[in-house]
Amino acid sequence: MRIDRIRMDGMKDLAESRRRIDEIDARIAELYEERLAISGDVAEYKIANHRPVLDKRREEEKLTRLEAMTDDAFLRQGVRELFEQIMSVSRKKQYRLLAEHGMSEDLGFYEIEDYDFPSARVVYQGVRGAYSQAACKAFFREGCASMEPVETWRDAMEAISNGEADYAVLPVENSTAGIVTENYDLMMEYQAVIVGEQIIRIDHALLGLPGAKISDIRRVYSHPQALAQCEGYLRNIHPDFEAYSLKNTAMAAKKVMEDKDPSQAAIAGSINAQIYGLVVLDQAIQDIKGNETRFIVVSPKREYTSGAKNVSIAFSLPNESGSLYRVLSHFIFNGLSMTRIESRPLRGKKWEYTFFIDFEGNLREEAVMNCLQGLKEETEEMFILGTF
Ligand SMILES: O=C(O)C(=O)C[C@]1(C(=O)O)C=C[C@@H](O)C=C1
Repeated sequence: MRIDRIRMDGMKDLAESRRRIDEIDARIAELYEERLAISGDVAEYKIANHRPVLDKRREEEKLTRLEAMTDDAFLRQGVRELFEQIMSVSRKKQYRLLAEHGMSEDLGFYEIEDYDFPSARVVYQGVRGAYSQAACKAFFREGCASMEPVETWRDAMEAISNGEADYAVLPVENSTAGIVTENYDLMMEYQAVIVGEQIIRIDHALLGLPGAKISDIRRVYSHPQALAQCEGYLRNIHPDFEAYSLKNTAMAAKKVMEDKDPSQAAIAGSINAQIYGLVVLDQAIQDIKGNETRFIVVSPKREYTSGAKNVSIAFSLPNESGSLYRVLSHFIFNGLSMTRIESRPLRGKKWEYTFFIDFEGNLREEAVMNCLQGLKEETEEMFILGTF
């Protein structure tokens, strides 16, 4: 009986507390609306006087002043967080007003009807038969003017930046091994623009000379990465094979063809069988099935088409608590869906990073413009890597 009464009292208290909270919230909402309207006036002033939206000093002064209004450590932290949020939304409103006045920063990209792929000169790293060539063929399936191999990824970037080629195709991520860090770094160095991407299934095959049987094989050649991806197959099914590393998988196929020794085999994509006159002795021998690599197609031109559905950006942030959290709020606030986030150490700056983010959208969309405007002002440096 007593316990019941206590609970009843408690319930009464809860209802009363909630009524009071509702009252306070209504006042906060009203004041918030009033505050946001004044923020609009500030934006008008800033637009007229070409002042940036973000004023870090003003925000920090305000937060310090508000914190000083209480001695309670918990309250101080709460007040800081609350007003950080209030000012963050205030900035987002100002970015919108800027865009409405056509004052958003020029992103330096121009829209074109379509890419002229049929007359494109394309380069990829490796030799004929490399997975990069398979990616080129899949992406430019309607055809292109030329498709030439170059020795290194840097050579591919050089070729597009000095005008020898129009597009370079580079691997950026493997579903088993993760990102190809070097190509992220090259993207930043050359400021190349992504115009498309192509995912290629990486199935390794065991290739031998025509007439050779698996039981003849003693030596296998391949790229170390491919040998590693087939490590279980080699260890468990063919423990008697001796494995040798070469510079790439297509080169391994070429060697087997040239040496004409039926005890040699290559581990490479099955496309190499046709290219080098070999036969497929065994298919999909990698340990992890469904192994895929994502390639990007890059150009030196800052173009995009109206059909683009993804935006790829990179930015750096100061090594400060909450800096990434604040930047990500622009995606959430503008209802944009992020599909990828990666980070790379910033060269020469210990513990500072460049972040790479892909999200769904097109540069013409208002939500995308508002988000990018915020990022441009609130990151140290922001680059649009492409929209495709
Ligand atoms: O005082 C300004 O300059 C404003 O734009 C207002 C405001 C705020 O909402 O308090 C918003 C953005 C600035 O970074 C600083 C403060």
